[in-house]
Amino acid sequence: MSNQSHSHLAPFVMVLFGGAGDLARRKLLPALYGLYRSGLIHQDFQVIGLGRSERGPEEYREVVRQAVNQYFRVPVDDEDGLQSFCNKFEYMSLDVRDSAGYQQLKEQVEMRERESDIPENRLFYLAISPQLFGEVSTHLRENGLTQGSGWRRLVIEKPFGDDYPSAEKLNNQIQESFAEEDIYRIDHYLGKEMIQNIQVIRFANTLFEHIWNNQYISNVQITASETVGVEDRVAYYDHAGALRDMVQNHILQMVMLVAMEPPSHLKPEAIHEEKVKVLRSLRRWSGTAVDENMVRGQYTGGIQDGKEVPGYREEEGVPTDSLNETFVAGRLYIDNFRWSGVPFYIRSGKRMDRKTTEVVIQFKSVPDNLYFHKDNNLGPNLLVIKINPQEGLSLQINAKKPGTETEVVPIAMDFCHDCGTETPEAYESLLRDALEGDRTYFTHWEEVALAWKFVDPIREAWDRSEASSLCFYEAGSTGPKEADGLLQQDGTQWHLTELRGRQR
Ligand SMILES: NC(=O)C1=CN([C@@H]2O[C@H](COP(=O)(O)OP(=O)(O)OC[C@H]3O[C@@H](n4cnc5c(N)ncnc54)[C@H](OP(=O)(O)O)[C@@H]3O)[C@@H](O)[C@H]2O)C=CC1
Ligand SMILES: O=C1O[C@H](COP(=O)(O)O)[C@@H](O)[C@H](O)[C@H]1O
Repeated sequence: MSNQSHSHLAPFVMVLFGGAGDLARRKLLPALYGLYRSGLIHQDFQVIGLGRSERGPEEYREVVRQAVNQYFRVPVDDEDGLQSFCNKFEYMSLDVRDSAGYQQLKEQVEMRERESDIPENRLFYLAISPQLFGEVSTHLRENGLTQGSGWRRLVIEKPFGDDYPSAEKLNNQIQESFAEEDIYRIDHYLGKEMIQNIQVIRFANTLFEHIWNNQYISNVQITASETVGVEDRVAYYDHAGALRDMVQNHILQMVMLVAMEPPSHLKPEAIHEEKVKVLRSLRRWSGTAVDENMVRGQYTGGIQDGKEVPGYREEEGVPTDSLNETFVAGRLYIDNFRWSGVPFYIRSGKRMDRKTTEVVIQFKSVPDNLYFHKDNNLGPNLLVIKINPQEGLSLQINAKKPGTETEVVPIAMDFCHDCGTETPEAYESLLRDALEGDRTYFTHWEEVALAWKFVDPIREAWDRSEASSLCFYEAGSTGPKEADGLLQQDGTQWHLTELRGRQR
């Protein structure tokens, strides 16, 4: 959550499109409950859940109750509180493609506002298929739901488009109904505590910011690895692949936060301006440069957590000749004064050996005249920003081995960010920001557009080269060896932190 005051929290009506869908049940309803429970949102609010299925209000409240009981981050022990929360929910059956139905939705919203004395503050949350985003925003406007005296905000899930042209088309359509400042494009990584902490670590410490450049940093490594496979999302994933699913959004967001210049203040526009400059300086790969700097992989069968798991092509619904990538690694360059010559290595994959999201800053080594000798095992200084599943920082430095005269070994100084605290989930933080009208941790159109412009030529090169550039890796491994090769070419390696927590 950003550091704005909460005085502008106001009563609201939330219209939750896809109100009983997977995302709503697993993430959004528990997140809203968390905010309600801790008094972080105005307690006068109403929610209208939408879907095509017929459901009575009590039936829907039961969906809400079960979702909270099953997915809230800690066991729910306040039955009365949960009941009061559930009582705020209504359900409406509506096919969102049917414009006529929106008049009824408008009446429902206005009735809730009248009965509960809520000013016309409306949050429209689109937890539905991306194909419907544009159409829904148009229907909301055409039926007068976007007009009125209070605020109107549209929260949109990912993916935002399929490539730059489709994203631009969608953006134009949405902007006919909502101003840019009322559009909240979700990238749930931006709601993660340690992602939000990157800018604090950098800009609130003399220690790091002065050496945060190509004079002192040798390379940056960003990893987002998962142990899960494609699960039940084949229809989406077999087309999207890891490049669109993870790199276009989450990974590039991390690159921006690590590489951006200090903003002039902490308002969303200032931060956004600095983030966008990073993407403008990001060298674009196309043609043969894609082969030289990017690796795509697909998992084959293997052993995970002691169990045999199928390869991607054996997963239900996946074509047996699919060329879709479940892994991406890349070497990126940001061609500006601060980062010239510093590779940013990125990688993300499914069915890897561990669930981890982390950023490793590898500093340049000291001159080798003093401590580099055969008894020593000097490592580079590393700053590891642990994002998930652990949250914290680890700083690797070299120190004298106890009890020896001159032997030097690397040691780690660890800070655990989430130990002993109840860290809110990313969606809790983002939902609250949307209700407060704070867009700091939402993606602006320009970021989305430039990210697609980086990704599209890579996608095109891979589509042209068909099978030849696809590498394979065993499920449960660290990815294809070609991804290690990228770093070996530069005389370095991925820094593996200790094996830990399994997925979700
Ligand atoms: N699930 C996840 O973990 C994540 C999801 N997302 C994004 O969130 C969005 C929702 O995903 P998810 O919850 O998984 O999808 P689901 O299919 O589980 O849920 C979508 C819901 O939308 C409703 N719906 C579908 N078509 C219509 C329609 N024409 N009119 C009205 N309601 C409709 C369905 O209800 P009914 O059948 O009753 O109509 C369904 O409950 C997508 O954009 C996805 O990309 C993003 C990140 C993670
Ligand atoms: O957006 C997505 O993210 C998840 C990984 O999120 P995390 O918070 O668990 O790291 C990924 O599984 C999914 O494919 C992708 O759409």
